[in-house]
Amino acid sequence: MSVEASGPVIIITGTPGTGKSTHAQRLVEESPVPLQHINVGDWVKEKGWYEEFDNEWQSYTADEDKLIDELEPIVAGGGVILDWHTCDAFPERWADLVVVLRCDHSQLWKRLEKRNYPLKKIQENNEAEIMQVVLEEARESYPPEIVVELKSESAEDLEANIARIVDWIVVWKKERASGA
Ligand SMILES: Nc1ncnc2c1ncn2[C@@H]1O[C@H](COP(=O)(O)OP(=O)(O)O)[C@@H](O)[C@H]1O
Repeated sequence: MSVEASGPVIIITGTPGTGKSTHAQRLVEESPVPLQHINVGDWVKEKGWYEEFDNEWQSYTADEDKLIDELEPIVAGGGVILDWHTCDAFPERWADLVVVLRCDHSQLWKRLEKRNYPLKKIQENNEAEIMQVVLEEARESYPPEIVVELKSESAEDLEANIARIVDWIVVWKKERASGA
């Protein structure tokens, strides 16, 4: 992002149910710089940035061109967390940090069951987590030094992850202040 940005752009990604929104909400509360949490899936639905509703998968197919155009000016200002189950649609230049959350598949299955997802959608997501689809996608889309894989299976994991990301933001802020 530009040197004028007030805060970093952090992408939090991972299979649905791995804990993206939970992490993003905590970061908004604990970050030393103001961060706006953008739940991209919710925005797609609420703002109509989709091509269709896929009945089979019970999900909206995002209009990615529209999504990128609409998010561009917001992201340009910095200080945002982009929370989405995919990350390869975003331009590489947007991201300062890409966090990929991971979760054991049997635990993930239970989390998705609680959401009353159709069985097929639970199976598909579970398989994607086992095959580390989102992690591979992140590694293919961004430089390795900004992609971090974090386990999100317990409250301890959550605390450790938040502390680690906050530490990273502190360093980001110092580097910006010194013009590094
Ligand atoms: N590290 C964690 N340990 C235990 N439960 C978690 C953890 N992260 C998320 N959860 C739980 O898993 C469910 C899905 O989390 P959520 O943040 O909505 O996932 P996502 O945004 O990736 O779909 C929620 O019930 C949340 O409380």
